Amino acid sequence: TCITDKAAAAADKIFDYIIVGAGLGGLTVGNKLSGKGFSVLIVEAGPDLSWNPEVFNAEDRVFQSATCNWQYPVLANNGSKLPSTIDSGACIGGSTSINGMVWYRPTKAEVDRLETLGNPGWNWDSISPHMKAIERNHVPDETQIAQGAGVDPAVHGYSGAVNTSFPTPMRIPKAVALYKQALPFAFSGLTVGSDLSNRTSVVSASTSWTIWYDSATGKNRRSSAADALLWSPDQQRDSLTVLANHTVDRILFSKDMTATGVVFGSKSVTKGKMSRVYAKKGVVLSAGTFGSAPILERSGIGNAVALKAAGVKQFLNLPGVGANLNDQPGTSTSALIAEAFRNDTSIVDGRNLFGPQISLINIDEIWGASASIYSNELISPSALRSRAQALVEAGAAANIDGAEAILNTTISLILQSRLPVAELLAESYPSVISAIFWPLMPLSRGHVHINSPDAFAPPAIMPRFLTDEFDQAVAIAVARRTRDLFNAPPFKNVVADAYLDPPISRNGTDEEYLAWLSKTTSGASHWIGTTAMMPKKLGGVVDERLRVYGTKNLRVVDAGILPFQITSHTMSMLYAVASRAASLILADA
Ligand SMILES: Cc1cc2nc3c(=O)[nH]c(=O)nc-3n(C[C@H](O)[C@H](O)[C@H](O)COP(=O)(O)OP(=O)(O)OC[C@H]3O[C@@H](n4cnc5c(N)ncnc54)[C@H](O)[C@@H]3O)c2cc1C
Repeated sequence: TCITDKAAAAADKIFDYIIVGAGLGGLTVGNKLSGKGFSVLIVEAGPDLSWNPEVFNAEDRVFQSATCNWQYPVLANNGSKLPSTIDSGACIGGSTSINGMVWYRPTKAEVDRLETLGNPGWNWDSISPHMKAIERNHVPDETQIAQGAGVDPAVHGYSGAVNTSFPTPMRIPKAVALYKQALPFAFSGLTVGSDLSNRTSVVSASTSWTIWYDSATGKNRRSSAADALLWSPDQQRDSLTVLANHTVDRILFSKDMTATGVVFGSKSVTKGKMSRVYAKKGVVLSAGTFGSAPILERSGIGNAVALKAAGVKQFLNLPGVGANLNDQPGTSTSALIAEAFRNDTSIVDGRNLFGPQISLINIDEIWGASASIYSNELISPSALRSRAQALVEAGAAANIDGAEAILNTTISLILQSRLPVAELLAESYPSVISAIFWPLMPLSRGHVHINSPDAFAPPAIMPRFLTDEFDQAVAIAVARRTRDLFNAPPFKNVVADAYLDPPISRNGTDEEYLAWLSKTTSGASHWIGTTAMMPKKLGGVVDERLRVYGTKNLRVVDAGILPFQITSHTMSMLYAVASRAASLILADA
């Protein structure tokens, strides 16, 4: 494998395949295609940080660091710039180089819904073998199990490239044990199980992380897509070139809209001078939810209004490009630890692994018998229509039928499959214990579009978090319950103030919670949807073989193709999606 930042390695050359973006999707596809002997070029906007411990050591991760991070600007619903930015991986490995490393699986019900939405062949039976094949789970030892590591051998793979395990040594603080005991006080009926990858019966448990213990350094290493599929000595390829530090501007097409190559350049290496490189068999966009839609738009593919506003001539009308942006809107509440226990690391955590215990909560566990109030509203046809209309009017859906189809998918997962609507993670720090949470299957949607034809300018991202009243109701209810959780008997001696943050009293109103949520909410970093895989008439951007409608030899393989949110963190699903995509590409080759 050649990893370089010299444009000459690619400029004016011809490869079988060009892949844009060396993140989760791009590296998975690149690894598989080059493994079959095809010549593959991956063009990555960011650098190779294989030397940087912040990227390769799991516990050297710096939360919201600027290293390997696009820090995309983000817009409020009125179009004004928010003070916060969006984290997204900007180096080889993409977001897997900076993410929280939490690994567990989605449910069969939701994966099967990909097929019922109009994508033949995308169901649990076709996806789960890929999920298993990519994973190399290290079964926890007795000490790790004693510390809370979950073990269910049936729900992992053991011979793949991506390592999943628990840290060595494992040291889960006691606050997490208390949190487990307190959960049923806040969410009646919520049971604590062993391994959250078992989604048939477990709703609250520990999860594995994408890490492996490196005995040579004595550190837990991050098993990013780069670590697993690119840098690893047993994954070297004769026919794979990765060009780092170069941004892809747009796709080159022949007259019949066959993708023939890409235009790329670098601000730092070539001072913005652009070059061309050609593909015999195809171009694959894997630039992520915020990267692939803008490349399509700069190539003249997308919604007429967005392209006109950015000053780009339209070649292909695909109104779904950049619409349907979705992430889970996250925030946290905190309780103050009693003075006697502050900085006691047996109680609270000084470590940097995210979410040692994760709970997934459905509408019954949140609202009990009152859940029917919400279900009645969700199944009402007039409510569905007005939700869909609101999304179309906001530019968050291409058309009413598409918006209804996507909303209905999520609503039926919430009501019929009784899947969780909120995720809750316990985190403890020297002086506080926090409950981080987010509505898990939001109905709100936003959009991403380019502002200009400039390849180096950031896109305009408007998430429109919590614009749907159901998402608001979930967030408010869970926020209130997390405070009951810290006030529950198991925390009696350990917590001094269960209502530390937000500064809202025990009897705070919905309005107070909503005002607080609108100030503190940011994405859980599971961004999806802007190049959705769906029938074209519903506003889809790619078909069930991930080919961009109206083009030839052009595919998208990244998080953007997922049309609706899933109830696990994204990696397990996306590795399976990318691996299946590689099989489809190879079959077509
Ligand atoms: C902070 C954070 C925490 C997360 N935590 C978790 C977690 O704990 N568990 C989990 O399962 N998931 C987590 N995720 C989500 C998961 O990492 C992503 O969903 C996944 O990596 C997306 O894969 P992708 O291929 O779509 O994009 P990425 O992996 O982000 O790769 C896209 C790549 O394309 C490159 N690129 C973009 N534009 C261009 C261009 N024009 N030219 C060339 N290259 C370009 C980018 O630099 C990047 O390297 C987290 C994500 C983040 C950001």
